[in-house]
Amino acid sequence: MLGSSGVLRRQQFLIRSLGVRGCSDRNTITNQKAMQGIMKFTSRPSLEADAESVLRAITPTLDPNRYKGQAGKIAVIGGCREYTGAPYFSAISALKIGADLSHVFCTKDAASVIKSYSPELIVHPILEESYSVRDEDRSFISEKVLAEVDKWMERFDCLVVGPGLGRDPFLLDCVSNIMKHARRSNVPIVIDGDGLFLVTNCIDLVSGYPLAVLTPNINEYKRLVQKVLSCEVNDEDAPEQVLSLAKRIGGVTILRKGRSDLISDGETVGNTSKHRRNCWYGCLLAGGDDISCDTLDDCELGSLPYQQLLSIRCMKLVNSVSIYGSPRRCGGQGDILSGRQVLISEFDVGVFLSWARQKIKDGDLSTSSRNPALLGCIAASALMRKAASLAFENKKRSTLTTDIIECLGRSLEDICPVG
Ligand SMILES: NC(=O)C1=CN([C@@H]2O[C@H](COP(=O)(O)OP(=O)(O)OC[C@H]3O[C@@H](n4cnc5c(N)ncnc54)[C@H](OP(=O)(O)O)[C@@H]3O)[C@@H](O)[C@H]2O)[C@@H](O)CC1
Ligand SMILES: Nc1ncnc2c1ncn2[C@@H]1O[C@H](COP(=O)(O)OP(=O)(O)OP(=O)(O)O)[C@@H](O)[C@H]1O
Ligand SMILES: [Mg+2]
Repeated sequence: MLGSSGVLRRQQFLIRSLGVRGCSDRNTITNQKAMQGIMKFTSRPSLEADAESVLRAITPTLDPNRYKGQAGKIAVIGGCREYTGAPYFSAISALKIGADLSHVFCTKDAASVIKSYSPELIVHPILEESYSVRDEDRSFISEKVLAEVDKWMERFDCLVVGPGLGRDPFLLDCVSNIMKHARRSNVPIVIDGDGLFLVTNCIDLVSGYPLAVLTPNINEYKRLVQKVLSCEVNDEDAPEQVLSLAKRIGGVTILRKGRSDLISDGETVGNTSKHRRNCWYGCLLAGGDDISCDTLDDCELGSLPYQQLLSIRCMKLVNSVSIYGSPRRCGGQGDILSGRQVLISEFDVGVFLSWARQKIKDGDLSTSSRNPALLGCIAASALMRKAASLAFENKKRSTLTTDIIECLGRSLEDICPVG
């Protein structure tokens, strides 16, 4: 907890800073707001993202002039002998929230099973595991796998790598090559499940790539922290640790799944633009209300003592999503997410990320963050949790991932109605 005398000293310092400059009525009002804002902020720093607004901002309208593909073409790289559910959850969730086309690249064994779950998915049986490849054929097969994915690569708005991928070394080697190609083509990549196993052991695959999103669960997060930060998971300073991890990997976005989902792209006050810093402090000082940048410039808020604010452990640039979800922890919920980003479990993140990217390109997005990966994570997390809560309301202890998937459409409709 914050030492109250230190906090008070800082509050007084900030108010004095404003008071010296404040002479117009407008500034007096701003100062009162500032006081309220600081009180609110220092007593209960809130990281909670306004996730529903983000969802509304990035979800495209259903426009009759659009053609197939414009609402998103997603590919899931995953599915092997053991796991056929995870890639299916991820890929079908993308379609259920509004993507137009959903592909799955998996092993031959998994392909017919995944196709039998749904005729909506386009399934490519191209991956191979070591047991089915002779040593002398490895380099030829590896090139063939890459060529098969590569001919589609430019068409995809996002790749979701890892749901049900397994850990076969030859297969993971082929997937590394696919990721390198995706990166060269600037295709966003959401990494989940065994994709995180791969990346944790080869962090260069994503480091410095701002279009990479990692969606670790509790085990995956632990392995990442140990490998990248060389320490143990620290739950007391969880936001700071997520931020450090994202920063250390070089600006990737991390969605740490858990009781509250924590999301960061590693951005701190120090490396944001002056414009964004001003917006951020404006919101802070106004207790969460929005203040236009013109007003901020008038008040010279740009010269406020940032370090003072940082020293009260302001972690506003880490977002949390704590919307009530479900107490059921059945397997597969993470896969939904990754698809939506990829279902913040895996699929939903992918779709929302590509929608946010399109809106930013069109100059049609009015959120404080311009990072599509971050926005995609917030949206996917919120939708996943809302759908899980709805499914649990109906099915209670027997809630399964397929029930949650059935609630995705209604949950999105509640927040973002079609017409
Ligand atoms: N219906 C489906 O098809 C579903 C499929 N799913 C898919 O399953 C895959 C793993 O995802 P998960 O969430 O179980 O991984 P996670 O929490 O790290 O591990 C839990 C424990 O298991 C162990 N372990 C795992 N793999 C291992 C291996 N190859 N060999 C040995 N140990 C292994 C692991 O041990 P550790 O690695 O910590 O030593 C830990 O103790 C992933 O592809 C996911 O998408 C899920 O999405 C659920 C629905
Ligand atoms: N304790 C919790 N309370 C509420 N929601 C949670 C909790 N833990 C995780 N979730 C939510 O459940 C979803 C899946 O997270 P989880 O940690 O189960 O992923 P996962 O282990 O990767 O799942 P999967 O079985 O698909 O691999 C996320 O959207 C997350 O927000
Ligand atoms: Mg998972």
